[in-house]
Amino acid sequence: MLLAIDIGNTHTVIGVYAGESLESMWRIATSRTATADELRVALSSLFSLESLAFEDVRAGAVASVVPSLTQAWVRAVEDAAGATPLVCSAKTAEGLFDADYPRPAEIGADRVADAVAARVLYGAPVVVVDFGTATNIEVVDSEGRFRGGVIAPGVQTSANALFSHGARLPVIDLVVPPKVIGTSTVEAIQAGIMLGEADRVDGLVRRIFAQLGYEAPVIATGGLAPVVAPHSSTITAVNSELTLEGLRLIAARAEA
Ligand SMILES: Nc1ncnc2c1ncn2[C@@H]1O[C@H](COP(=O)(O)OP(=O)(O)O)[C@@H](O)[C@H]1O
Ligand SMILES: CC(C)(COP(=O)(O)O)[C@@H](O)C(=O)NCCC(=O)O
Ligand SMILES: [K+]
Repeated sequence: MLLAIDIGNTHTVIGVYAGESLESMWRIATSRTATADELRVALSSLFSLESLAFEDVRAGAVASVVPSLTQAWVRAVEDAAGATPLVCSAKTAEGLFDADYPRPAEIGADRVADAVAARVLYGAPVVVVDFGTATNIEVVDSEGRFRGGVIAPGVQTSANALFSHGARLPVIDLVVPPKVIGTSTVEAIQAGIMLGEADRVDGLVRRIFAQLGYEAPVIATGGLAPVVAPHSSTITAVNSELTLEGLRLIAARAEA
C-alpha cells in the first residue's frame, strides 16, 4: 500500500492506495504546530478505524505547502510505516513534470501533483482549478508542459476577509444562493462570494485560453470544487482526488 499525504493550508488529506485503487481517504484539519508524535497518533487512529495495518504500507508520498509540517509528516510516516516518503516537488516529479517555467522550485507541491495527475489522467492540454485556501490554476500546454497559472484568494479566505472588515456583516454558509440579486444580506454576500468565484474562474480561464491560442478541458479539485463547479461554464469535470492521484503517479515512477 502507498500512503499519500497532501498537506494544505486548511486541511490535510490522507489517502491509502492499494495499487491504483484509493482504498481510504481522510480529511483532517491542518495544525501548523503539530509534532511528528501527534501526527503519528492521528495516523494510527485513522488506520485502526478502518482496520488497516502499518505493516502493509510499502511507500509514502507527501505534498506539503506548509513548510513547518513537512519534516513532521515525513517522520510520522517513517515511524508508522517504516518507509521514508517521497517529498513531492518539481524536482522529485521530474520525468512526469516538465515545466517551461523560470523557477520551478517555487511551485507549490500540490500544484505539481495536480498538474501531473491532470496530464496523465486527462491528457494535454489541460487546466486545473484547485479550490482550497487559495484558488489556484495550473496550465499544462498542448506539449504537456506546465506553463504556470494563477493564485487567487480562496472562497473561505475571501469570505473571512470580508467579515473581518465589515462591522455589520454576518458570517455566511458557503452555499450558492437561488438568484444573483440577493434579497437579504446573507444572500447578497453568498452571491458575491460564491457566484463571484465561479465567474472569476471562468473569466481567468477564458483569458488563459486566449493566451494559449486554444481551449482545454478544465478539471476542478479542492474542498470547494463540488460546490462551485456546477455554476462555472468552463469547468468540465470535478476530481476531488486529483492531488492524491498525482502523488500516487509520482511515487510509482520514483519506485520504478
Ligand atoms: N468537504 C467540504 N465541504 C465543504 N467545504 C469544504 C470541504 N472541505 C473543505 N471545504 C472548504 O474549503 C476550504 C479550503 O479547502 P481545502 O481544499 O481543505 O483547502 P487546502 O487545500 O488549502 O487545505 C475550507 O476553508 C472549507 O471552507
Ligand atoms: C498556492 C498555494 C498557496 C495553494 O495552497 P492551498 O490552497 O492548497 O493550501 C500553494 O500551492 C503554495 O504555497 N504555493 C507556492 C507558490 C507557488 O506555487 O508559486
Ligand atoms: K488551492
